[in-house]
Amino acid sequence: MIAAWGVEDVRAAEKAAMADLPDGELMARAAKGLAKVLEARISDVPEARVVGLVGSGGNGGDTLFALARLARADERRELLAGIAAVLVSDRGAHEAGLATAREAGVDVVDLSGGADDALDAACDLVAEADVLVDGITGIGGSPGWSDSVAGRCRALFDATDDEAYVVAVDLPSGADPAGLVLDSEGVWADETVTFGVAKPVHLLGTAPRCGLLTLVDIGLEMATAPVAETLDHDDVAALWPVPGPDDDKYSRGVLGVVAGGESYTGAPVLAVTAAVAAGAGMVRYLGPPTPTGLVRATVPEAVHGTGRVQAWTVGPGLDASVAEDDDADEGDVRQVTTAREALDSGLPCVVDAGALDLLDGQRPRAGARTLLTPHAGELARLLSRVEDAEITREDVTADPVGHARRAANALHATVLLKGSTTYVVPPEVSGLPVRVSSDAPAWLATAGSGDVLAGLAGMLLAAGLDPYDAGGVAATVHGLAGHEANSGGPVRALDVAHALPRTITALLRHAAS
Ligand SMILES: NC(=O)C1=CN([C@@H]2O[C@H](COP(=O)(O)OP(=O)(O)OC[C@H]3O[C@@H](n4cnc5c(N)ncnc54)[C@H](O)[C@@H]3O)[C@@H](O)[C@H]2O)[C@@H](O)CC1
Ligand SMILES: Nc1ncnc2c1ncn2[C@@H]1O[C@H](COP(=O)(O)OP(=O)(O)O)[C@@H](O)[C@H]1O
Ligand SMILES: [K+]
Repeated sequence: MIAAWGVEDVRAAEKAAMADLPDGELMARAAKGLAKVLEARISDVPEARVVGLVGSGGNGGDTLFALARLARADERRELLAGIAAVLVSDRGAHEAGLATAREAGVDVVDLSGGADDALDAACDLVAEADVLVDGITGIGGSPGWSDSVAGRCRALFDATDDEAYVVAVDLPSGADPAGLVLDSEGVWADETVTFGVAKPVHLLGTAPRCGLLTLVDIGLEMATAPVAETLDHDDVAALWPVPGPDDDKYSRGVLGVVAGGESYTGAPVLAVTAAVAAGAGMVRYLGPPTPTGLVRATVPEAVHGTGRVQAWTVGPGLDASVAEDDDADEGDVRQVTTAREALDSGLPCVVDAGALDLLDGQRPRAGARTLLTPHAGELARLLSRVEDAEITREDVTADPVGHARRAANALHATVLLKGSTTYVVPPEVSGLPVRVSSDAPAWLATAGSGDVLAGLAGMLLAAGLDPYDAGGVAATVHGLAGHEANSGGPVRALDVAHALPRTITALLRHAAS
């Protein structure tokens, strides 16, 4: 599990640690860890050139102390061709860090005051750099470049060689430390070396700009709960419902699927296939004749018609608008009624696609376990209805966690918001961290892959997981199955469903070894 704490909590933990440590010890630990990573990254680069971009705060301090360590370590070996620091801020740089770097022989170019020749010299340096260390802002930074440094920073990053390895100190400068503002100008790093614990910027929608995440232990003890977390393979394996000798198909969980209609016939096949492939005790399909015929033909393990179920997946390929259409097919209209009955039941429910259009608020039975699985457009539509306001898809993508949280609070449900980063957001009152998966291949952006996810998540609810765990596990396993189906190339949704058994077996074997 990688967990991330908010900036205020990190600062409080740093303060508590500093109270028991000599002055400067925490920054010394950070700089030592950073220097070790830098040494490892340049170990096979002959005559490497390392350039640090240094802001006015603690982030620049870390960078200066780390460059000083590198310079001192190289005094005898003389393997490096140059170590330089570019001070980008008009407010100077961390005093002790700068003095230490100068003493150790680090070349310093100071851009404060804005002289053009200094900027030209700095651009020449970064153009030659094999490793660029981004120490402009850390957790004290606001998203984007502040006006006073924007021109310099743009010029420096424009001059950077594409081949240079960019190491961000604590976080990529310009990225929102809270991970909420996604489109701010700033650094995209190959690697981010962070200190103590991860911060939201490393896990939320800003994660792609952090590159590889490396954590340096500086001895922080966190007294609060994390705000975000990413499940690793062992976490998923530990949560996966593995049957025991006393289990039968009913105790493993019967999933009811209300999906599709006379026009949308593929979604039920995909959702039912996924639930069966993921190991449901039994899957019961409810639907009109054409999709029923297709499910019978393609998934012989499924049963049909009403009967016992322990959880529902409702909505893939469901067209809720037929209820208002006098010319609609009778079977399709009945399917909407069946979907409403599932939503009105007190049973755990994955509410996907068309079934989201049937919700205006909380499900009628208080306490019914509910996992909503919208993409950004569906969440915008749902929230617009629930809040009686105009909320667009763009609003949701600009602040995915905030919007998912509002829906979770209003509907007393966990919201799994789909996209290149998938967020599982429980209602605020739970106090649980947002779960984030961002490792899925972009090839999963293909019609029907959401239907597979809905079947998979429903199977987990039927097996007894709560919506929060079912959502987190389903999102991670879905992404892994996307890789497993065809690593590095196109995948069709049905192949993702068929890859589930192999994916789950690999997870369980890895955890057992
Ligand atoms: N406090 C501590 O005990 C420790 C702090 N550490 C380092 O210190 C960092 C935090 O230091 P600070 O609180 O000084 O803050 P930062 O170093 O993150 O940055 C603050 C400075 O950047 C400038 N700034 C803010 N937003 C900007 C923007 N958008 N564009 C350009 N400049 C901007 C501000 O003028 C301010 O002076 C951490 O991220 C970490 O790297 C580590 O050494 C670990 C220990
Ligand atoms: N760029 C992307 N990278 C990784 N996964 C993605 C990306 N875009 C979408 N996905 C995933 O693909 C699935 C698409 O689901 P959805 O939009 O409901 O499609 P459909 O309704 O056609 O099945 C979701 O699980 C989503 O998280
Ligand atoms: K940084």
